[in-house]
Amino acid sequence: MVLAQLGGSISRAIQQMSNATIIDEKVLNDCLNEITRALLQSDVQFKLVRDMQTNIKKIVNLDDLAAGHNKRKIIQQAIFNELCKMLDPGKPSFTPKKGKPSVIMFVGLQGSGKTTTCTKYAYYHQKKGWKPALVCADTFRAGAFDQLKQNATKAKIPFYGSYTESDPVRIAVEGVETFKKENCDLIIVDTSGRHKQEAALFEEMRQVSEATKPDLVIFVMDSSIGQAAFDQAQAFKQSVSVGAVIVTKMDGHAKGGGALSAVAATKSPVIFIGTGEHMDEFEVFDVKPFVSRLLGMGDWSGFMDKIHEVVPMDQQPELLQKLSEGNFTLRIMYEQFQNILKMGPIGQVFSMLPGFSAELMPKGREKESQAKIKQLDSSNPKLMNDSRIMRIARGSGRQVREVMEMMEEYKRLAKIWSKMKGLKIPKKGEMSALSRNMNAQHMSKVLPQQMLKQIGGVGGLQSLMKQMGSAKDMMGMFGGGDN
Ligand SMILES: Nc1nc2c(ncn2[C@@H]2O[C@H](COP(=O)(O)OP(=O)(O)OP(=O)(O)O)[C@@H](O)[C@H]2O)c(=O)[nH]1
Repeated sequence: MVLAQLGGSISRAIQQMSNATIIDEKVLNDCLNEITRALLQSDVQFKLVRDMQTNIKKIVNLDDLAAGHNKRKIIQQAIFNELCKMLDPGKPSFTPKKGKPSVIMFVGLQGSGKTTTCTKYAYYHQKKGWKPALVCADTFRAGAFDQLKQNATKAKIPFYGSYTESDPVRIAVEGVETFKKENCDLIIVDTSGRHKQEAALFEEMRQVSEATKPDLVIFVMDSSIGQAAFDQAQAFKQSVSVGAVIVTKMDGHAKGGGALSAVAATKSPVIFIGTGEHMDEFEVFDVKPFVSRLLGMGDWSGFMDKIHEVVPMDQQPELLQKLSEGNFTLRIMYEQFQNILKMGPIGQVFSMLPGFSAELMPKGREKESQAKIKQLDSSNPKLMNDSRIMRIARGSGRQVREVMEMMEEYKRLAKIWSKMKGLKIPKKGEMSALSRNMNAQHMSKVLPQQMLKQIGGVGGLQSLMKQMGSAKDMMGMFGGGDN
């Protein structure tokens, strides 16, 4: 993912600065120049980058920093804040409510990925228990209805459209009516792609909007247009009331950073990003966790959301109880890895963990890693002698080396989890500062040293748990929570 390269360049610049014995003006300037170069390569507008550099220098006045202050941390925090500021439009988006019908209209340029994104959006909500439906009001592009129909059928989402009706307003209205009667709570209207110079198509889009009265209009934009996103987003906003933006194809284009910052400059919140052609290559976009992941600092909150999606609630307390007793078996490892596979593309999941960057799990290598996880067996490790290992290898069509590697992985994880013995499991609603500190102590034993250093030691871990793992997230982690 190209954004991972941007994050990698920024993290490396910060790391290089941290390695310097003394952080003086020159070291700081080198670091900022490196970050500037990375952002400009990502097509972020020059003025935004220059303002960011000026602001950081204003905040980080090296002469004023009294001895004893952790300059590295202050600089890192300033960079984090400025990147957040660059991507934050300062305005939340309308959020539909489960169980209450909402009409969501998708608009955008031709080929931006609207139809694909409509289905991803529907599928994402369907997994969370919503009742979405898709309406194809694109009568302009031949094959648009077939594409939507195919996507919707694959995801088992009801759809509406016509091969003969040429009036998009009529189809949109009929589709919305039909699905309101069927008690769908997320009625998604896909419209034709259009360019800002096409006045007639813009008028048609306005009419569809007027007739269906959408609760939210989502502008879908391809990240490859970079900072040109500003003009396009403005043009769409002038015709229909765009309330949110989804930026697609963030997996393949160097200009992703530019596109995101340009959209923020139009004061429209980006709510999701598309990171591939598949249905689950779709991620919630939230500025702080995004920047945190970009810099390899993790996103606990997103990670816990994923756990909620895949580990059945009734299994969570049992699992955590076993782990807190230091009781980590091969069966647990097998089941948890199976759960991880359900969480979605593995690179997406790993980038939510501090110290991991999406760069570590390049897209092409995901399949290889997933295949390794899939070959796990749930046998008792104590009975794993040579002949048993050979038999398992033969039976599963795997090399002996692979079975042994799996056993090594088990031993490594079992050792880590044995250190978690005594982990305090708070009851629902009971995440006190004391238990947070105790758990931070435990987790600091588990995390690899390099990862722990990057977070800022036990203190950094404590504040990370406090800031990012809100009480709700931590409760979820320890088996509580209610969604
Ligand atoms: N790599 C990648 N490809 C994507 C993503 N989203 C969509 N695509 C691809 O982009 C192409 C165009 O997507 P569509 O959904 O047909 O675009 P559209 O905006 O509906 O097209 P029009 O109806 O002509 O405006 C397809 O090949 C999609 O698979 C993404 O996030 N990443």
